[in-house]
Amino acid sequence: MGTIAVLGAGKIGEALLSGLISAGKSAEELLFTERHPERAAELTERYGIASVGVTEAAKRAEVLVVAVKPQDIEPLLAELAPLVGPGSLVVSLCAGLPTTLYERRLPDAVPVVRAMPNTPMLVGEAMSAVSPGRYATAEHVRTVEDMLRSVGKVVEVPEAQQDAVTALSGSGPAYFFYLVEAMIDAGILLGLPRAVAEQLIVQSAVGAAKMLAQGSEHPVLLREAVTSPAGTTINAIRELERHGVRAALLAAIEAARDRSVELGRAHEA
Ligand SMILES: NC(=O)C1=CN([C@@H]2O[C@H](COP(=O)(O)OP(=O)(O)OC[C@H]3O[C@@H](n4cnc5c(N)ncnc54)[C@H](O)[C@@H]3O)[C@@H](O)[C@H]2O)C=CC1
Ligand SMILES: O=C(O)[C@@H]1CCC=N1
Repeated sequence: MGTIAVLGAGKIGEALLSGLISAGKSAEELLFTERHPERAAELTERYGIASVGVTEAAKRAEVLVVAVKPQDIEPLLAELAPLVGPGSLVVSLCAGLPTTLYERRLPDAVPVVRAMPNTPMLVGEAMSAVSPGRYATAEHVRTVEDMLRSVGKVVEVPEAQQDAVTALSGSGPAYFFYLVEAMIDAGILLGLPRAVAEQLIVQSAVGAAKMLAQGSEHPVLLREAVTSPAGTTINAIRELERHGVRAALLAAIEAARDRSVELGRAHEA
């Protein structure tokens, strides 16, 4: 895999660097660029990883991982264009941005892989999906998959599905955090101390996630096993249905997908 440079070390850039360090990658094989010097100093202090300019990153790294906001992509691609060639490997983590954007802005035949991870990279539990661009070979995809597999699980999807992936698993952790936050509030409503409510809900989330990850039973069966006849859970389910929570989730994730498409369209020219 060689040296990996993260271009733009914000939340997802840090999650990747931190996850790779935890997975045993040495700080010497990692680099990052960051336009805010205080942020760069903070990360070097925390992980011992060198902050460099984009020229040095392109010279020293085998893999260049783009992790700036989609709105900040154009100046970065302009900087990168004279520094990369067919022997480079560019990985885009940016929501909505198609590989064709990179292929148009960078010189001919630069291999690009679009990948969508999520923040659980920080704890080695990411879900990532990868899609090769026009010039990326199976070997390039394997390199990116190996990198992302060291911080979680990976699937390959056709690039046309990446906006849906972004809405589902890229943003997905936020939906679970939101749900947990709301459930803790319910504990407060029922008069529980906040610390107790937090422990009850977080551990219930961990337990439920472990059961789901085992995959031996479908989520519907797991939910039915908690839902006793004339019991407490069915009363709660009735309220969730009455308030349209399922429809709200479908609409929310569809809206996230639409925003991903829109972020890509902003760079169509
Ligand atoms: N936050 C998340 O959970 C996920 C984010 N992503 C994608 O990752 C990208 C970054 O997202 P976040 O980390 O949340 O944003 P962020 O705003 O926390 O990080 C972006 C970083 O890039 C830096 N930056 C911008 N332009 C630069 C340049 N030309 N050179 C060097 N540094 C530059 C900024 O100073 C900032 O620290 C986005 O495209 C997003 O779609 C993908 C998956 C999950
Ligand atoms: O909210 C966003 O745009 C990014 C992409 C996926 C997760 N966070």
